[in-house]
Amino acid sequence: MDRASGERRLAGDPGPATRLAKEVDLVSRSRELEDVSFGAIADPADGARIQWATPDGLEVVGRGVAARFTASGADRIDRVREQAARTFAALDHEGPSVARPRAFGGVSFHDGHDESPPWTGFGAASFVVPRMLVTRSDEATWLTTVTPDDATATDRIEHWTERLADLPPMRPSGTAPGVAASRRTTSQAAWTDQVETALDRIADGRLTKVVLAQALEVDLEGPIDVPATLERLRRQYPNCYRFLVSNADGGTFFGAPPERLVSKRGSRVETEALAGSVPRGETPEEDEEYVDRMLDSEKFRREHGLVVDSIRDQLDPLARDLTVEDRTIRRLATIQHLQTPIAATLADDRHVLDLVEALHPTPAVGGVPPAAALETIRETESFDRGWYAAPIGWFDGDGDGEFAVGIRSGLATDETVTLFAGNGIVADSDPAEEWEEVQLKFRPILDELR
Ligand SMILES: C=C(O[C@@H]1C=C(C(=O)O)C=C[C@H]1O)C(=O)O
Repeated sequence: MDRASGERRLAGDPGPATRLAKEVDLVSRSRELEDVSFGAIADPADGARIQWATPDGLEVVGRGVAARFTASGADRIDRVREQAARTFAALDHEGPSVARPRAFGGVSFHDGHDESPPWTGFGAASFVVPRMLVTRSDEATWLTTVTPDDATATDRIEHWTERLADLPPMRPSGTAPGVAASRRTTSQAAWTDQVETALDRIADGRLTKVVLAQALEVDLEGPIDVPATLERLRRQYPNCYRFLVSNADGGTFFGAPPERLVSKRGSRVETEALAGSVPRGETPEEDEEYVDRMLDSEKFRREHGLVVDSIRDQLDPLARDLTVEDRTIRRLATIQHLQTPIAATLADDRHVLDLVEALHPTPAVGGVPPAAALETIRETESFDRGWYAAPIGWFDGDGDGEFAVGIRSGLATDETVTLFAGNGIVADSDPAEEWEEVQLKFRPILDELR
């Protein structure tokens, strides 16, 4: 507010009596940082609260809360967007666009989320604009502080510049905490029953596809350092997203998902269908054999095609043009998927949260038809999905943003991590094969724990 009136004075502007000045409640100021270790900034001892990294090289670490948007119920995404619109309208950012303040967070998989352990503190929709952000792109690293006024901004920028300069140049990526014991929420016998229930519903015609999931509760031998775990995941899964969201109740949801839910910049939207999974082989030839098996299989083609069709149907009403690209193979360290990139140009101005709402859950994590699939998930799964398989990402004051699907993920509390993984069930699914595919999807996080 100081700055707004100061600028008016400098510009000789008579002030709000004759002109409606922007009401500024928060100021955001940035400074370029040189030679900082990004890993060191993410140190949990330093209270890092969010971390976000995209396959194309944007990385953000944030701490503190300048603004928080939370909501529950079926209209939770709309309500977050409304709260955020008020905050961003009263926020003045001075600095490059890449360093602008963004709201980071996510929503629960189900809209009727009611908070129970281990998800205590996560809520049905929760986003924060951090008070301090460090943003790294290909070109530079920026420090941003978001504070109530200019004097505090100057103070905080100085404070953080000094603190960050004192950090060690490199942060060790640590060692795995070790696994003491693990418990499945779903035995193989229970899984078989669950898949058979889904197959009966498919045979009845009530359901075409449903993605069923499991959780694995892991007791660790020592405390987990989640940022260090993410750093190790970067090496194994360099082309995946990486995220961390920790809350005041001590829970940290983190993961390395390969799947983009949606990104929006201006009128440009990018998403993808990622569905259909086979293992990696021991040799390049074996890799190809698995891929050929997937490409030749009518079941895999159908399972993948349902996701492409559904995304196209959801986006089409919002788009001026829409392109479904050629199907490719997404090869990760432990698993291979069928992938179809989808891009669109929006017909009207939209918020990225509108797109999140339109797309979530895609049949890559929910099913077809959506209502029958969600009912089957609710009735047959014996654990709370919480934020697993749900949208996780960021948006800004222009309504641009990017969201991943919160898979290949785990929820860490003290010395336990609960891992989540699921797989698409369609007609002809075999419970034992589906079981094996689910186990592959625990591996990204599990391998870094043991
Ligand atoms: C549900 C998960 O993965 C999703 C399901 C897939 C499948 O059914 O083949 C593949 C990729 C993801 O869209 C998971 O990793 O937990």
